Amino acid sequence: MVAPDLASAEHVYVSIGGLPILRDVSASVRSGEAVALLGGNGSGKSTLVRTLLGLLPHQEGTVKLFGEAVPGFRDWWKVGYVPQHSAIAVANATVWEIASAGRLAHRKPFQWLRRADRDIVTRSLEQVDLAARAGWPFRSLSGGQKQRVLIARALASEPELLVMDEPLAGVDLHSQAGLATLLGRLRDDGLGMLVVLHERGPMAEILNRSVTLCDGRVVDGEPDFGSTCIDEELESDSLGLADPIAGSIA
Ligand SMILES: Nc1ncnc2c1ncn2[C@@H]1O[C@H](COP(=O)(O)OP(=O)(O)OP(=O)(O)O)[C@@H](O)[C@H]1O
Repeated sequence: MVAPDLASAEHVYVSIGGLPILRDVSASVRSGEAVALLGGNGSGKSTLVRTLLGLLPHQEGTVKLFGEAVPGFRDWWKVGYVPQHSAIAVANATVWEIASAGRLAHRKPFQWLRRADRDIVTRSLEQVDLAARAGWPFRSLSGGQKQRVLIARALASEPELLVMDEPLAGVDLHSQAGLATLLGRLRDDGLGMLVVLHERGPMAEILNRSVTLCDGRVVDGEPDFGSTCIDEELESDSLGLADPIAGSIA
């Protein structure tokens, strides 16, 4: 039996300020599957992720998480978001403090973490092999270690889907291989993953599929960083033909 989609976009159109950004984009992720979202700068990867996470409205098409239309989706703990480590600037927070933030979605308001929550945070740090560094300041870690802490933070919410924004960015080659191995293990444990990447690189071995974006559309094959992505369809758009979201406002 085919596993149900954890996240899916079907024929999605997104425009921002009247400017079409995503056009007829479809993509999906299932349990135990690692899907890469590939594309050059400005191709629409972040916009698709933000749309899937309900942070941006879409004008056409369907966006679902765990089978539920995103505007009504509530079980956000099921989705672990892993930003780039360079996006996290904290002065003195420890590895433990960062990772334990992953339990916030499970915690009752104004309550300390319970013993069971703390055990889950410890287990998450063990999964990324950083339990021994729990008391270290986050800022003192290497790029690869920081990225593993952010993965631990996501794991602490016990998610079923990980959405990752270029997890290998700013990480040295040796650590990239280690991160890819870690993510492969998590995938084999049944997690679904949507991984934003500029190129497959060391992740190639663990990826099941990829979706390549070019100027906001899904295209076949690898990202072509030298190309301006102008194809016949786009040229027909520039003539004012068949653009279903022309003029719409996000
Ligand atoms: N808030 C916004 N207002 C106007 N344009 C935007 C906005 N957000 C994104 N865009 C435009 O949408 C297009 C896609 O941007 P997006 O950030 O999704 O690309 P990306 O593939 O994630 O790029 P990168 O790899 O550089 O992060 C770009 O042309 C960008 O300028």
